Amino acid sequence: MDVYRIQGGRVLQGETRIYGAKNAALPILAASLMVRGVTRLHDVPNLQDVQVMLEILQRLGARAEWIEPGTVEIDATNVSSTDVPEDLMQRMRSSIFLMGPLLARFGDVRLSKPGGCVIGQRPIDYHLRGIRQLGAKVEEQHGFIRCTSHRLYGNLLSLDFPSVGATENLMMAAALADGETIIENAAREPEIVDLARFLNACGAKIRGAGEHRIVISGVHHLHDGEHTVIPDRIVTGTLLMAAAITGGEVVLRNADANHLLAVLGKLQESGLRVYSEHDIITCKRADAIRPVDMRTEPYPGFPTDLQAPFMSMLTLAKGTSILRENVFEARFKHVDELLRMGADIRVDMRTAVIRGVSRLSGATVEASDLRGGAALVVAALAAEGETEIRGLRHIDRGYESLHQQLAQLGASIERLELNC
Ligand SMILES: CC(=O)N[C@H]1[C@@H](OP(=O)(O)OP(=O)(O)OC[C@H]2O[C@@H](n3ccc(=O)[nH]c3=O)[C@H](O)[C@@H]2O)O[C@H](CO)[C@@H](O)[C@@H]1O
Ligand SMILES: C=C(OP(=O)(O)O)C(=O)O
Repeated sequence: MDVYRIQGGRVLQGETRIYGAKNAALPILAASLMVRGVTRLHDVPNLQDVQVMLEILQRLGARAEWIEPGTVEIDATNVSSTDVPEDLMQRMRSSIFLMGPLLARFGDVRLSKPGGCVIGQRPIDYHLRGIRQLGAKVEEQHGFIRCTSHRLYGNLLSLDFPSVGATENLMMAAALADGETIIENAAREPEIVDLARFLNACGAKIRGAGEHRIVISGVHHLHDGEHTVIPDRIVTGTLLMAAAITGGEVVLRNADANHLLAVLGKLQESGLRVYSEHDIITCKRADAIRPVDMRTEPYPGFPTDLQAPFMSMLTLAKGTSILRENVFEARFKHVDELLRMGADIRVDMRTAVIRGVSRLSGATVEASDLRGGAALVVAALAAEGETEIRGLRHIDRGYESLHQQLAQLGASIERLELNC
């Protein structure tokens, strides 16, 4: 079992580059299955979920490999299976992205319910309803889902909630359907825009990605394409919060401030000075952390994926903050661990009240989901003494060598293999 050992109290300082976004790379990797030919993707983060997605593509018969650090090439010409391996399906939520592409290209896909972070019920009803509305037959039995169709047909789809995953899955399926599809109440996240850009670069006809209404004119096939994945806004936010809690000053290169406006606004409200120019974000904390109220919302609101690290930062604010989690109903699992480190937090349903304390103290804690794990790292950087963080498999899903990136900024953090 691997653990992080962190000696808190080091001020983060220096410069680091932000790598490509996991949540953009994963649907794009799945979409590469729709291309009869070769896809080349740059700035692909080398993290666990990406490894699992590459393994899925390989097991389906595609050639999918790193050709240099950060660059992946996929040749999906000879895909021979539409049966997504169950063991890999369970390993991450993003395995659901295989549904739209395989169905659209081959008229057939068999998969099981996806795994991923346990942060709420996370049903896939919008995905299935939308796929049915595009003309597919969907059968659910013994935990497996089989979708089949001779052809998919464009339709008017309306989401009850702007689901990121459903918007992406349906956009991919509709890209090869006959006729026009309109997705109303679509999610507007930058990762959706990135996916649409990739698909359009391969010959798809998608307009309006990033807006509430996406219009997709189906095409017969997609051709070879090359694409660079957008920078990871959640990693960017995590590092800004890590810098803020330690009173540091960091420079983040290849970062997109436009994707983080709600987050940067809240960080400024908390007393962090943030500057951005071109693709560089610089931050500096000179004064005490001020309390801030915040609620998570679909983009362009404050992202739920940064709620946990933001909470860690606010545990040391001078006053009381109130956070409301509006996207997932069970995304406060990090709270118990922060309490072990001396935080003062009360949770009532979807609301957390954080009374700032004067210090956190190092403890042995366990990550139980990806961003909750990152939140423990953020807290540990400012805690007195040593913190040991277990459950690194969750953090590994979404951060590329987080310990190395933080060490580069001056943190005292090491990754150890414990024999137990
Ligand atoms: C790989 C990826 O991109 N993951 C992101 C994606 O997850 P994901 O795509 O799973 O999140 P969604 O936007 O779909 O989920 C939002 C809400 O809609 C609900 N819902 C969703 C689909 C559905 O069919 N039925 C339903 O009820 C969910 O339970 C949740 O309460 O967006 C989330 C919200 O920004 C982020 O936290 C995740 O990091
Ligand atoms: C919840 C997340 O990922 P996933 O949807 O893959 O579980 C996340 O990236 O914070």
